[in-house]
Amino acid sequence: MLLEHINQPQDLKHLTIEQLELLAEETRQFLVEKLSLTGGHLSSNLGVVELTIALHYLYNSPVDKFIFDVGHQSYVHKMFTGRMNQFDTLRKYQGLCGFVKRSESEHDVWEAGHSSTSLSAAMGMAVARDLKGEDNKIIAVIGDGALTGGMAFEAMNHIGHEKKNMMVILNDNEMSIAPNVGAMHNYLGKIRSDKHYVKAKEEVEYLLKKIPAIGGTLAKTMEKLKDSLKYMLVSGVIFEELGFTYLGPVDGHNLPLLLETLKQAEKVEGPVMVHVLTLKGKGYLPAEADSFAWHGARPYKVESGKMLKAVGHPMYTDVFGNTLIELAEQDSRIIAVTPAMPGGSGLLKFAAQFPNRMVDVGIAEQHAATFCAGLASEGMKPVFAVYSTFLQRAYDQIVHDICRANLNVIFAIDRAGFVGEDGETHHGVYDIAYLRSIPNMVLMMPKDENELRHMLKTSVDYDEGPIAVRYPRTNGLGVPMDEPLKSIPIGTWEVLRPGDSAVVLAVGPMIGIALEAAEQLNKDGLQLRVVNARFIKPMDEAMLLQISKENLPIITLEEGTTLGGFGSGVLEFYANQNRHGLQIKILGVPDYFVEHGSVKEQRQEVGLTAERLVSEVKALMPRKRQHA
Ligand SMILES: Cc1ncc(C[n+]2csc(CCOP(=O)(O)OP(=O)(O)O)c2C)c(N)n1
Ligand SMILES: CC(=O)[C@@H](O)[C@H](O)COP(=O)(O)O
Ligand SMILES: [Mg+2]
Repeated sequence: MLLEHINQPQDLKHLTIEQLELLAEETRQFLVEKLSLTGGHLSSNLGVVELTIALHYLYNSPVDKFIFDVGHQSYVHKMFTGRMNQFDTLRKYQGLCGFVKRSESEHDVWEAGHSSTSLSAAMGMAVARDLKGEDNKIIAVIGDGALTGGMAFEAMNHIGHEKKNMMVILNDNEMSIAPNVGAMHNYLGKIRSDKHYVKAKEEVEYLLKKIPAIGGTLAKTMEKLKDSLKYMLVSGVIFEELGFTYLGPVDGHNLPLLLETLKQAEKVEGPVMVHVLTLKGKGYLPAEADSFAWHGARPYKVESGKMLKAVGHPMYTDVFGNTLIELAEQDSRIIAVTPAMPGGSGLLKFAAQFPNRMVDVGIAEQHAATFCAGLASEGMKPVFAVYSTFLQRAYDQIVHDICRANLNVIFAIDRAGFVGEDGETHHGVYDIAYLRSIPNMVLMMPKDENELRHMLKTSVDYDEGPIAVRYPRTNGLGVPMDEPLKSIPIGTWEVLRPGDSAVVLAVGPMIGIALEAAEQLNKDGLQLRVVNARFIKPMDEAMLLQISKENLPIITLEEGTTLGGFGSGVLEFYANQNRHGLQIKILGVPDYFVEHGSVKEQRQEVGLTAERLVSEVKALMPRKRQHA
């Protein structure tokens, strides 16, 4: 096995082309076997095997900088940079991260998780390099999906203007997670598929090489022809017009060709874009056949390609998707909007039933938000289905375009709270803090999937401005579903368990923890009142006042940052009411980034557990008696 001898990039530099091709095969086998046990982003990585080999073969990481967009396709890079023996721990607690991570290796020069940042980062590094008088290579690898993100366009605008030496490798597999969308995608398709363009380009270039550029009418005509042909025939013209030299498209699985093209690219002065065509899932038939399903693979059987089935009650995501269909059947104003996550957001069935009322805008969260504002301004009811973490991208659009104008945009915020194996780049632990501070915003989180359905109904019935419902990346609780759907009065909480020893104000899945703690405390003769704080904003002020009159110790419990989150809101309320003598403890996610692992491990790490709650309640009790 060649792979056994690859510990660092220099170990593959002396290999022959045939050996490199063999290495590609072994690399694929390794990935398919290892990921069958851990799960992970299989299909994207199978697609970049030759490309990553070529990069490490030609260039000198970490002096030369490889910047992987999103970073979910960096597994091969990890294998060749000393981390092959850690793949059994991939995406596990304290194991190998599923994205590029600076603390893991000096070869990981740029961290991501969110898409479309690579070109800006590369440009920053290029400017820094030139100011420092260095001459290393800077190479960004961006997928066709990530290229739909606004940041990538902003960066191209800058790069094409400054014309720094740098390379952008466009890894075009025609897929985002779902099939890619948009005009740029269509344009790339034209370049890819139009053999006429490619052939004509080759022929014209051949002819032009034959004519000496030494003045005279013929030469001048040919120069003109060269320019006009560039517009008419030469593919890649958009990138060239933006200031890049465009090379490609080149088959990203043909190593000799790939190496040759990259060597050509190296000679180019200024920014160069190499358009590489790859197949997502390459080399593993189940993943080739359905790269969408194999984008984020669960563990599977290698031989059959059968993925471990998700078990348990329906996910909140599915309940959301099904309920939205019910609501959309009744209300033609409802339009679902997704920034490139139709599957992950549970909208596939909706799209099949209402193809004209489901819009995938690509990885374009900012645009999606303002697009929703436009829809709402014309009386529609847009439902912006988005992961909490990706909504961070659209903050100004939420403030400036939606909340300021008080438009009826519904936010369906999935992956709220810890997300597990994707880790710190993907947790949905900031949205409470960043949304509750915006005027006009209503923010809810259900205690179970049944309440989620009512919250969606509440959202559609609400005509007073923006309204958001957040829900976790977990199965529902398997509770019975009420019919018919009904609106929940805005700003009302409910007491789920009475008690007069202390009160816990819990949000969403934290209610389960609170109820468990209440059971345990009961054995010690303590009665913990458990409140479903289902409206994070506005809060149930009447209930808060009542609690303060009882002078009970209060604990707030949320799977979100404690800085500016729900608990902060409770403190603000009491401070404004001059209720200063209360004992209040805020439990949530502390002020640091929690790494990958299971949600259970993440909760354990930060103390979002029944045991912690029990001990916090007990710690508050003597002080309560003292106060009394
Ligand atoms: C801002 C943001 N929105 C959404 C995502 C979710 N996401 C992760 S990978 C991906 C598709 C990327 O497609 P592409 O860049 O073509 O890479 P491929 O998986 O095809 O190799 C998406 C939508 C993300 N990571 N970041
Ligand atoms: C890389 C990326 O951002 C996505 O692929 C993400 O991992 C999807 O997460 P879910 O599995 O929660 O849909
Ligand atoms: Mg792609």
